[in-house]
Amino acid sequence: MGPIQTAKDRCRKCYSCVRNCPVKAIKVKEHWAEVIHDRCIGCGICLKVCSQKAKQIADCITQTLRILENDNSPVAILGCSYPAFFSELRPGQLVAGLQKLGFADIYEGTAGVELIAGQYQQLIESGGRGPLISSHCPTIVDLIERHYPQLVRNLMPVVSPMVAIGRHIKQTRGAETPVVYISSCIAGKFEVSSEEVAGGVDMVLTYRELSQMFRDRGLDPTRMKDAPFSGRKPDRGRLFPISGGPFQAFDVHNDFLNADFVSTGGEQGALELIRDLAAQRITPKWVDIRFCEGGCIGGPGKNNRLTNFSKRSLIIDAFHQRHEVPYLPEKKGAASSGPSLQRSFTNKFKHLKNPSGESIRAILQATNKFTQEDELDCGACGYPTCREHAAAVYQGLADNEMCLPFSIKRLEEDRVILTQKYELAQRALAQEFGDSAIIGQDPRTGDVLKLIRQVGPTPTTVLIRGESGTGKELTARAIHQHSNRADKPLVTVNCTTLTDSLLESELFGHKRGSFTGAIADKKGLFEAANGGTIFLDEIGDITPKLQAELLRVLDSGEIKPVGGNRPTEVDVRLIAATNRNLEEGVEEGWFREDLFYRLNVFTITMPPLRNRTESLPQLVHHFLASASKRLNKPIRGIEDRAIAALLRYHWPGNIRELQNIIERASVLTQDNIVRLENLPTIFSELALEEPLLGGTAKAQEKGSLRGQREKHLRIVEKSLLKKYLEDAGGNVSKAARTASIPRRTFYRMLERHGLKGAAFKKAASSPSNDGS
Ligand SMILES: Nc1ncnc2c1ncn2[C@@H]1O[C@H](COP(=O)(O)OP(=O)(O)OP(=O)(O)O)[C@@H](O)[C@H]1O
Repeated sequence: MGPIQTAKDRCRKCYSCVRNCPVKAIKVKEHWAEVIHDRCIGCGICLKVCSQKAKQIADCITQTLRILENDNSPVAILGCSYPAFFSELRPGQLVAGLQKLGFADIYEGTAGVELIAGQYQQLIESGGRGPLISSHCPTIVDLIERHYPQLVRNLMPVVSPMVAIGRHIKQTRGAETPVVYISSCIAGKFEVSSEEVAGGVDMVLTYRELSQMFRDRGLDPTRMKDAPFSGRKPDRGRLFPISGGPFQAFDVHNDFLNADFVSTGGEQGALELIRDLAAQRITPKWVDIRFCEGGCIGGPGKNNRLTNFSKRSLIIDAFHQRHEVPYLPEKKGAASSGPSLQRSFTNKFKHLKNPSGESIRAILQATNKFTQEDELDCGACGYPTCREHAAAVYQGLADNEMCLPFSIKRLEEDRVILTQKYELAQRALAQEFGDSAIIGQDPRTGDVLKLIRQVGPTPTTVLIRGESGTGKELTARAIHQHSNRADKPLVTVNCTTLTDSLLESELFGHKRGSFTGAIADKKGLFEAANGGTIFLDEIGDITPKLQAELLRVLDSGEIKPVGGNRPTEVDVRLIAATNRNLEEGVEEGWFREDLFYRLNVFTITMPPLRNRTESLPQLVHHFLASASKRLNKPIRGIEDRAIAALLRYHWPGNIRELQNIIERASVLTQDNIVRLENLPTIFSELALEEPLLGGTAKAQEKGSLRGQREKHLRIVEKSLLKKYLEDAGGNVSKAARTASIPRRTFYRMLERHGLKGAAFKKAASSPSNDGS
């Protein structure tokens, strides 16, 4: 397990870490983004950019506490940048706090800078075989060892200040002395595990971890008295953590005009310089590079709100006040011979196989990128270009799903497919458990039933027309049941719920690889309906392209799957339905004329419910019985008042609307009798209106005052309505306005008397038309 870990349950796959990782050392697994440790350089950027705190530094506190418990005089070293991170404490207070934690002695890491200064000077003066690259920043060392191995030989063979002071302590106090280094650097945690420098430092803590330890122990160093540091007292080395500091600390004279010495810090500067060196675009004598912006003070170790400018000035202040830092005098001869400061480096580059152009193309195509324009290079996946993302997919670092436009498109398609499947399932349920009987004894329903019986047994294509909810699908099922295909499948497709391309593949099937997501050959619904019937609902909504394909299938009796060449013969009877005006479609050009004639062989037009209200009471009782069954509630009947109100309604939603109203009322009724109050409020309003034409049986009683009165009122009402219509030239809205009656109510009254506004348009020129 490496120093940077992922809290899997916190990762939200935003790819922020992938986007920001300078060496693409993050691999996206199914549910989280994980650090690839042998590519990671420990820069800590992923920790900074993860808003969910899913990237975390492996806990070293527990191990440090174990070291402290063993009581063999553990030593702590404070990294060079501590004055910038513990600005609220005097150095002596920090030392006191560490002693309270159990450390026997505290050293300053800056002393390590001064230990290696001589080596740096010597190497710089003697020059090398190429540019010398400073090796004191562990992130830079990792970057070169893991990603720019051609520069490994340029790294200065000298240990970092951390390892130098660690070796110094082990040498002077004994190799068994536990040494804990505390700094802002995460890469230090990687460095101590590297074989080349093993044995100098046992544990690396960040400043944040140290603060946590103080909190856990309830220690407040701001209230403590100063305690002294141990070991070598540093001087100019204190300037090391800021930019330009190494020149001061190593005593290298840097002339502004001297191109032999180059110094940089920060991700961009460091990467640019290393790339220039790797490509041999520049050949300076010595380059000093640190990965963090502004030097070690830019490290990620502690949540410090100070800017690099104020941190820099804190370091410079600490340098000026260095004489006030309390120190124990170092024992004489303790560091007489000095530790070994040499180290070597290893080529740790792991070659990732480069994809061929063909592999890149295949991956791009798998994410819907077929042309140059499809490559948006939006960067949402974390890679700057679609091609780089494709290469990462090939190398196992990334997933196709990371492509945001692709994922959104796929989700949309999935949603559409699920909707279609849901509808199909619902229809299947309705077919299995629903009522397939066509109810109604009115003449219009009678006509429909006669046509069904006539056309059913023939192979003729049928076009069912009518408003929504008038029973078109029910009629299609009845035709199928009356045919000699009744024992074969009836496949129903609602053409509005699928996009054009999906509908084509649903109907005719597709071949593997013909489009994104076509992972296997799939048979279409025409094939599924072979030998039986296919019912295409809402056929008026299919696009001209699909209309052409459908016409071809009807003419040839053969289907061709999307992406396939070989046609398959099918024997399918087609029933289509629409509530759109296809003749108008032909005129306006949105419906093919040839297909229209191909479909319009035998047409059944469903009458709207308002034109067959005689059957309404029968339908109501039919729906009450099915609601009772569905709700498992013994509905006993419906009030006459409620039926009367239902009869007065205009029924724009037709039979489906009636069915829903009855089911809702059945849910609401408390005594198992559907009452007027259980219907929507509009029906209570309608109940207050004048009685229906014909009235109730009782009111019709010949000679009764009530009957007589109703009869006369009806005559007067009808002649008044005709007058209003005549005056308005057949314009119903205008007539309703003049009569001061809401338009809908006026319509209902017209309907009750069998009047039509259109008839009065002519009436203006032909007064003999009575409009009824
Ligand atoms: N004559 C009828 N007898 C009994 N139930 C009917 C009758 N007509 C329609 N229904 C019922 O009304 C509901 C709507 O019918 P259907 O789905 O067949 O209408 P549609 O015209 O195909 O609707 P859409 O145009 O919205 O697809 C269904 O539950 C159906 O069972």
